[in-house]
Amino acid sequence: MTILFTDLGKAMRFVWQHGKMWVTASVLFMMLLGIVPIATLWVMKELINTVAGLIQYQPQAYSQALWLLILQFAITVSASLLQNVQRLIDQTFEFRLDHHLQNAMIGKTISVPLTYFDLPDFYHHLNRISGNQGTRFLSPVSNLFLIGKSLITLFSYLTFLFSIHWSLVLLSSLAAVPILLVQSKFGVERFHLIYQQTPMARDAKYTASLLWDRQSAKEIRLFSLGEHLRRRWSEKYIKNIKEVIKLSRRQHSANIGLDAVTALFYGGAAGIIVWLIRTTSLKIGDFVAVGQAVQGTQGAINQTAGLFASIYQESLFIGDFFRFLEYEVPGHDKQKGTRPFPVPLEQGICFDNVSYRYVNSERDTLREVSFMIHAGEKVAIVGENGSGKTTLVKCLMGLYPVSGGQIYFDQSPSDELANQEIYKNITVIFQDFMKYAYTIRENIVFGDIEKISESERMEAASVQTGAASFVQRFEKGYDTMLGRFLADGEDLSGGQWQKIALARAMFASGQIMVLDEPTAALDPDAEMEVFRQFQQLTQNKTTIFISHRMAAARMADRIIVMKDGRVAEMGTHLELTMLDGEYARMYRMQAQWFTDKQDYVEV
Ligand SMILES: Nc1ncnc2c1ncn2[C@@H]1O[C@H](COP(=O)(O)OP(=O)(O)OP(=O)(O)O)[C@@H](O)[C@H]1O
Repeated sequence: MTILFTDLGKAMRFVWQHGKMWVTASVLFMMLLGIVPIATLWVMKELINTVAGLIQYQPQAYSQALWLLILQFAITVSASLLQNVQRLIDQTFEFRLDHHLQNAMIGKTISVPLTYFDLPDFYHHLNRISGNQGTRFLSPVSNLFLIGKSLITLFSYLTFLFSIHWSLVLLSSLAAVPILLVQSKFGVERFHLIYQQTPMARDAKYTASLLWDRQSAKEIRLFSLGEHLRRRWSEKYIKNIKEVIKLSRRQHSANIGLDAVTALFYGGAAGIIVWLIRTTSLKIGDFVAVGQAVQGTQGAINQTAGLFASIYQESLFIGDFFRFLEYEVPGHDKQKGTRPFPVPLEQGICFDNVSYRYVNSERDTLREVSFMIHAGEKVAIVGENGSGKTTLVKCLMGLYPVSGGQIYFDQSPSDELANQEIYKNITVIFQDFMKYAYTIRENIVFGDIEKISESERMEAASVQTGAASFVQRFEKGYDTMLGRFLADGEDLSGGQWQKIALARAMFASGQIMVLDEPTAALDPDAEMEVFRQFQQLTQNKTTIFISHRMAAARMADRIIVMKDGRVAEMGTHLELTMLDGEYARMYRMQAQWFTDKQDYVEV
């Protein structure tokens, strides 16, 4: 409960901070709209009593009735005006608030360490608070104002009823207790259901997205996965829906019970009114007004209880939202230093007993890895699938904080350098590089967004990697949109995309270059071209490239062979061939493809 009030307080502060005008207007409207029901009731009572006077031929009652009708009209129009203006400013503010909240959420998402993206809990949390943040966040605050309005209405009705008889007040107040209890119980249950359903809802959403995603469309047809995936989506979806319906069914049954209890209270109040008519001198207008006031009181209590319950439920969402902004996993947010990166690198990069274990893994993926890459050296890292090559690069980049050992750039431990400094000085293109559905120009300049306007350098990078040759053929050149996600853009082949990604790396031009399988998707001509230009592309740069092609690895000054998370061998091509170990075995195996006579079919 304390947390709830703390969260609600935080939400109020957030709303006040971003919408002082909205809060002020809402308080004003709350007060004005709160007294509308009692004002309407009073005018109605007076009107009925005046009309009753008319029936008894009281001539002065004509003008009084006319004034009362005008007053009734004025109240109705003013109330409608207030309500509509309020809805409009609510909607406008909701959009603004939604923007602020999404901004805060995105801010958190881009600032968390990459390791969070390996945690399903992080995704579930993100998913739970995504969508309609503005409405969901504002709702409890608006409801607080509505409660204020209901309380003003309630207080005015109770004052009126108290002026008739105190027992009417007591009866109306007692009716509030069961309503309050039932509504808050279901509010909490609904929130916990959403909480517990999130993993399955994400599964259903992911499966549905596969079914309408362009990229998966091909495989889904070729492997006839459509029906299987449809069933999987449907099962999860229906299971979730069933649970929601089950809860709704229980809630609606409880509502019937509540209505019965309310009706009982109303019956009791009716009995008191009849008794009052018999024992006091109530006029016909007073009689109608008392009946309406009893009903109005119960309505206001019901509304207040309902609003309290939904505030409770929505505050849980707000709490969940703030928890996301504060989301931290112990040990993952290692405080990084702020030292600048050594420029130029003089000695090189040193891996000193580096180990790394993924958050969700039982064993170390990198195990006591030690080696030195000298400044300006070109090093190839080879090794079988899953041996830890990409993980090693992610640790090098500071994307994953090492679990043991240390990485040094010259004498500076990686821990002491600011991440942005590392990103600026090391350019990396991963094998699963991004294919942005934007223009070719944007795809290249994203390598160094601060130099976005340097067109000449962008074109030079494109020429270096061979991308320029196909860009020329497009009518809009570098302003051609790629992919079909945002526009009817050009579809590139895998190799063409790779040339664009390489151009991005060239444009970034860090003093250290890391290329993870840089030519995997290139045709033999293009691959040869990239390797021919390799010396020029990586001139004056310390370069690490990961490759499964042993022929490519030969070009490196030195080769590091990874096996099962460890450095198995290290040396020049000649040294490793002489060693006749893992590298020599892999090299011979690939060479066999081109030399083994039995692989040729004589025609
Ligand atoms: N995010 C992750 N969470 C848990 N384990 C991971 C994660 N990413 C990779 N791994 C595991 O770490 C090991 C090394 O993976 P890594 O991608 O570094 O291998 P690799 O040598 O680059 O392989 P490949 O040649 O296939 O690209 C693998 O066993 C893999 O399953």
